Amino acid sequence: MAATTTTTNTKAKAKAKAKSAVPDFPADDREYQSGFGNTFESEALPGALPRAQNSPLFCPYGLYAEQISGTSFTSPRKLNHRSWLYRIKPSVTHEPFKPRLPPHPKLVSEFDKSNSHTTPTQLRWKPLPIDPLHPTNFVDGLYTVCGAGSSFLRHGFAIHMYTANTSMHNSALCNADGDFLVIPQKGRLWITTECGKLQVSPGEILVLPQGFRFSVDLPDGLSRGYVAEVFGTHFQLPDLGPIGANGLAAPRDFLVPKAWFEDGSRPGYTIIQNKFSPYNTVLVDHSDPSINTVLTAASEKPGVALLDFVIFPPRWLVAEHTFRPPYYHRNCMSEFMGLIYGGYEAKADGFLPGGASLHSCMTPHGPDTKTYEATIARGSDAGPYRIRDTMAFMFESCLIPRVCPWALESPFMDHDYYQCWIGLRSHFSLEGTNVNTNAAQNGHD
Ligand SMILES: O=C(O)Cc1cc(O)ccc1O
Ligand SMILES: [Fe+2]
Repeated sequence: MAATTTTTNTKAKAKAKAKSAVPDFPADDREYQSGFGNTFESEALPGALPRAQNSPLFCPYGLYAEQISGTSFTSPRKLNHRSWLYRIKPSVTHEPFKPRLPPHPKLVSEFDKSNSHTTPTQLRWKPLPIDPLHPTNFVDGLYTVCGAGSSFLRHGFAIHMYTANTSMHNSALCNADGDFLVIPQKGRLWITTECGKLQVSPGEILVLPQGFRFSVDLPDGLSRGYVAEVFGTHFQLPDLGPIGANGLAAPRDFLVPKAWFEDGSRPGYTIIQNKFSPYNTVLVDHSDPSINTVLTAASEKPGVALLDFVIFPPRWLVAEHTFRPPYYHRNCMSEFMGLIYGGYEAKADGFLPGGASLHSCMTPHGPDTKTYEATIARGSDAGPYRIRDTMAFMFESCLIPRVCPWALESPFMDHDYYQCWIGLRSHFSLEGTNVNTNAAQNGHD
């Protein structure tokens, strides 16, 4: 249902642009407002916000008031989201929508047998090269890898990736299907939203709420990244439970644009995030990855995520007599992984920045043979070990993803992925624990 349109409003914006008070994209955190889920007020011109009511007969500066609802009107107060925008013209001032011709070839918002397939096989993709010649913008460069459910039934998710090289000149996307969580892996994104401007670099993430129009410029040209989309719910910060009031992603590290001259004056909840305080084991055993949840989109079942966004950032590994990499496992949730930079602790080879993997519901996976052997060789007395220069992430869902045919048939599918485990040898011994006598005694860095 996502549609592109050139609106009369966009033209009005183009005219106003010459007079814009804030023409550039923010380069500094202080140029934003901060706080996840906060209520913000921001004015592109002093006094642009009406006082004491939302919808006065005459708004300051002759602006139009317009509400964007992020939840049903009657949603409970603590879940209720809405934004009031005060605009030069209301967003309704555009010509009728027309089907996009040709339709986007690889964007899916409803997954069923006719367009996608489930497989228990472990899947891995190499990074797609970015074509420097054929002009492709962010929207045209999107392609769905997998997903589940339906945007029409307001339940489900989609995982897309993009490769692009051109800015979205003179056009904006309104994604009516769901929230986007964008993870650039290569190239900065300059985002112009109805609430203001954002600069998002690899290592940062961007949340674009359902229905806000936005346009993406690519100042670095060649760009690649990942996008998760959730239907019928919004991303929120996870509860911290026994961690306490602080830790993981802090609300203050989510930055929201200030109102931008052309847009009038109401910030919504477009957010970027770039800091994270990891918590983890300090004595024994490997923690479940939920300890690294940055954002979650809840399902109706308590504790069961429609989509969790989890990161694997640089950190110390300190556990005693513990197998420190991820354990071998089969998960009733499904796991899609990507890599922004560096290597991933469970895969010595083959999982590359810009690549991806999918381990569906109950599909076995875990460290590759090389990682396992190297871990055993370090021995049980390995000292504190710092994982550096890496940023992997996982989307984890309670729904079973269906994979799109172009992803299954992609020339960048790593058909030898399974080989990374085939070499795992039996260490079985009736004598008891098979201790490796060559074990290194001390720390690694
Ligand atoms: O499969 C993976 O690599 C992701 C993952 C990481 C981890 O530390 C524990 C469980 C898990 O699924
Ligand atoms: Fe896993």
